[in-house]
Amino acid sequence: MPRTLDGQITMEKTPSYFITREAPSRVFSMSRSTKLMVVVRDPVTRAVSDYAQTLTKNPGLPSFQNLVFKNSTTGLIDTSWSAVSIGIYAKHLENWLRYFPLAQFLFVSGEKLVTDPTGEMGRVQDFLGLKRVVTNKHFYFNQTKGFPCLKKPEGSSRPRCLGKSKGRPHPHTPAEVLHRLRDFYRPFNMKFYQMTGQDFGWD
Ligand SMILES: Nc1ncnc2c1ncn2[C@@H]1O[C@H](COP(=O)(O)OS(=O)(=O)O)[C@@H](OP(=O)(O)O)[C@H]1O
Repeated sequence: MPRTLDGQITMEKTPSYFITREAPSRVFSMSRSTKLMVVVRDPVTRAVSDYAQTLTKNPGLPSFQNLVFKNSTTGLIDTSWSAVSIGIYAKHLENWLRYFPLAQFLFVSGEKLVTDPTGEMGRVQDFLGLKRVVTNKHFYFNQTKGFPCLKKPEGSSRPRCLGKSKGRPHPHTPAEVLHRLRDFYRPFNMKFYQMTGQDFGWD
């Protein structure tokens, strides 16, 4: 980590921290007053997105429905598959709450980042104690990409969207498979809403 000078904020982004067992104690020993931000999205969509990403690296992968069930007859979900286990947010948060109080967390809605980037970025700036410099005027909705993009990134006069790997099409997955997965996540989602005091509206 670089040295943080007065008036500066040091940020570090590692998605796997949230799901890594030993991460909270390590972060705690480095800085117990750090602010923690977690971007979460519907775990069902997240699992399919995760699978879509792996598929680009390994096109011979079995289908989503082949991987998601431990037993497809009983509909038992394979929680040892990382695409499934990462979305059990309540379990991961429990591990972090052993070290950090809830007040040190901001949970960012992945869905709202797409539908209302200004609002969600407003929450981020407030949480970090920053002036709301990123506002409505920084975003536009790019119809081709199907996502919000930056009108004018810093140091450039041209608009910029996130890369091709962000917002890629998801493979078709049978509705009953998604339905079963949704049932699986429901109690964990409820627990997560209760723990965070935030309803993400995933049901
Ligand atoms: N503005 C904008 N542009 C493009 N994509 C956006 C944007 N905001 C959020 N998203 C969502 O970000 C998802 C990919 O982010 P990840 O952090 O999961 O990507 S990665 O794992 O690091 O590749 C990606 O998920 P997929 O749609 O499943 O590809 C997007 O839904």
